[in-house]
Amino acid sequence: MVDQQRCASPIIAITSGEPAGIGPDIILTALSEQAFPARLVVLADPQLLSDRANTLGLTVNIIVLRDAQDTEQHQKGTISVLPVAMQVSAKAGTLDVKNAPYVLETLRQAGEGCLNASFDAIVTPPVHKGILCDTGVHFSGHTEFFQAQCQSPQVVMMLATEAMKVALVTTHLPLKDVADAITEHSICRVIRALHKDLQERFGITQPKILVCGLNPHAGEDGHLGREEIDVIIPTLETLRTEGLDLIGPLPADTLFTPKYLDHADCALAMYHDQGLPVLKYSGFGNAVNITLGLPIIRTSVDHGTAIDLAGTGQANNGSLKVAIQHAINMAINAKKFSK
Ligand SMILES: NC(=O)C1=CN([C@@H]2O[C@H](COP(=O)(O)OP(=O)(O)OC[C@H]3O[C@@H](n4cnc5c(N)ncnc54)[C@H](O)[C@@H]3O)[C@@H](O)[C@H]2O)C=CC1
Ligand SMILES: NCC(=O)COP(=O)(O)O
Repeated sequence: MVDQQRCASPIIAITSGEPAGIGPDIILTALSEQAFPARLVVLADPQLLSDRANTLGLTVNIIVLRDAQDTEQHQKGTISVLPVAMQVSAKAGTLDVKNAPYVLETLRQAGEGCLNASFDAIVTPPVHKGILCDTGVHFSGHTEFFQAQCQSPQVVMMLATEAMKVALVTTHLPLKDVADAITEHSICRVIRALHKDLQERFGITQPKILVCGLNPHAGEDGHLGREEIDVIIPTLETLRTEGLDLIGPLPADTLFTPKYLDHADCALAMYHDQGLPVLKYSGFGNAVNITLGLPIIRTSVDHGTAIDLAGTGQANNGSLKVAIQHAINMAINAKKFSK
């Protein structure tokens, strides 16, 4: 019976995130406060976790693993670690470019472990994109990192709270490049991937998706931009002929009101800062970031590295708890789906 329970329990990999940020803090506090119904494996330098636990005045039982399969069901206060060595010891609140390879290595191992079925899902506390880019690598986000590692043709960033789901057509793109990236091709691929994962990962039989326009007032009949008339409206028409339930394009400033949100499953924004401020205003600290379109499950927090709070004990771990629970639920659903 115990063995059966152990086998049924998903293995969730949790990366440490930026070691100078709040990633280690929220891992330590979340895993101390709550028992999660899964086997949790933290990919991190064990010294980082024990130093940060000391700084925070936390007593935790850190177990260093040789193999992810050796992990037991998570218990409050116990942290199972698959060791990844940092280049230099980390100081809470002080970024060090020397640890960028460590951060990338934790992500690489997490992705590889999911692809080879050692893990059932990945949860990623925040990384500092700037410090990773300072090493000369191009790193725009976990979303794009795992897309490249999994060789996925299309991924979709979606953030979700109990109240709403917001997905994005474009992710980490300078604003000046957004309009050119809104094409029939990109919209079709994003909406098809979103529709499929809302069905398969969230069990929504016929997802109703609200689609934002790009321009103010969705272009005001072409007087404030032509992307709606030239690209978005005809593309949505094409997708509707495939049976997709799409509303819009609606002006983004009216789409995000209860009149529309209460009767839909997801809002699709054209770019990062069109959709995410609304979601964060409504549920910062309780939202989960989910990458759709991957062959693996990846969830994350709704916030960044909060360098100013690292080691202070003031970091809110609510979003990490939600991200871990979502990863567990999705992993259990995926196992049922594959049977
Ligand atoms: N999933 C990821 O890896 C993400 C990484 N980032 C990265 O984080 C870095 C810093 O980004 P910022 O825009 O400064 O955003 P941030 O989220 O790190 O900080 C914004 C503000 O929110 C506060 N805050 C953030 N998380 C908090 C928490 N858990 N509890 C209490 N307060 C919290 C911070 O103290 C700060 O005042 C950037 O390099 C960015 O790329 C940002 C978002 C997601
Ligand atoms: N604002 C959310 C965000 O930028 C998260 O990016 P990613 O690292 O999950 O790709």
